[in-house]
Amino acid sequence: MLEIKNLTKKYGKNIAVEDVSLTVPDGNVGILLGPNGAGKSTIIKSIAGLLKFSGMVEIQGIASRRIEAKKIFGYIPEMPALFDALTVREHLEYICKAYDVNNDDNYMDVLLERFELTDKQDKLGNELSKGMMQKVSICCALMIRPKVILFDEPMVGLDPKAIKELKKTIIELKNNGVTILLSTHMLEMVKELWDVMFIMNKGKIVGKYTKEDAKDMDIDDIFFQITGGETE
Ligand SMILES: Nc1ncnc2c1ncn2[C@@H]1O[C@H](COP(=O)(O)OP(=O)(O)OP(=O)(O)O)[C@@H](O)[C@H]1O
Repeated sequence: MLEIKNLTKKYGKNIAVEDVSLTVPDGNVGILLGPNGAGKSTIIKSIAGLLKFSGMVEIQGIASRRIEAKKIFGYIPEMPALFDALTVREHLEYICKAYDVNNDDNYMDVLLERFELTDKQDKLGNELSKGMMQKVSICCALMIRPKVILFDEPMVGLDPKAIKELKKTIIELKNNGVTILLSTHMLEMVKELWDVMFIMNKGKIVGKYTKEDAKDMDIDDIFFQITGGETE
């Protein structure tokens, strides 16, 4: 479970996120949906421990800054950041060492195969395309078998096959009880995935819908109504 209470983040005098509270239960896919600049990445980065903020974030009931919480959550940033001098495989080996994960079941190869990286596994970080980097970043986050996983605009830059695999992976994670929070401004990409949707605008959550609430509604209509049609 992921729980955020009263999260506020200011950059200087500008409030990027104001008093946001949300919960995503175990085995649920939460979507942060909002136009560019709404505050989605700021929330994700705050949860991931990359920003100072006021408020509370808990991962499976553990404060997100604690090492016990960091061990069980994965984060896929909007911009993948790889090591130039490590190969694709070495990235995954590094994660195994850092997180004390054993690869006895060859999960590493399963992930590489799934994301079509098997034949790229000896390429260096700086020899990869943006989409390949994104796929390595996804594999690294999955390798630790997280209980909570954060995806910041994960579909951007991926080819259709990778998008399909990612969606399949998200559904599998969910079925295994993993909590997922995914930010996007692309409604189309998440239509069949979500359980709870948080619509953001100008740093605030302006609408919250469960799949059940929205079953007779068109989420596009809700989004455009609430955000005043701001898509950029
Ligand atoms: N490093 C920063 N310094 C100052 N202001 C920032 C910084 N990062 C983000 N902001 C501001 O915070 C607000 C929220 O930005 P954020 O990146 O969280 O939005 P977003 O919803 O993720 O947008 P996008 O869909 O474009 O990625 C925006 O007004 C943005 O200008």
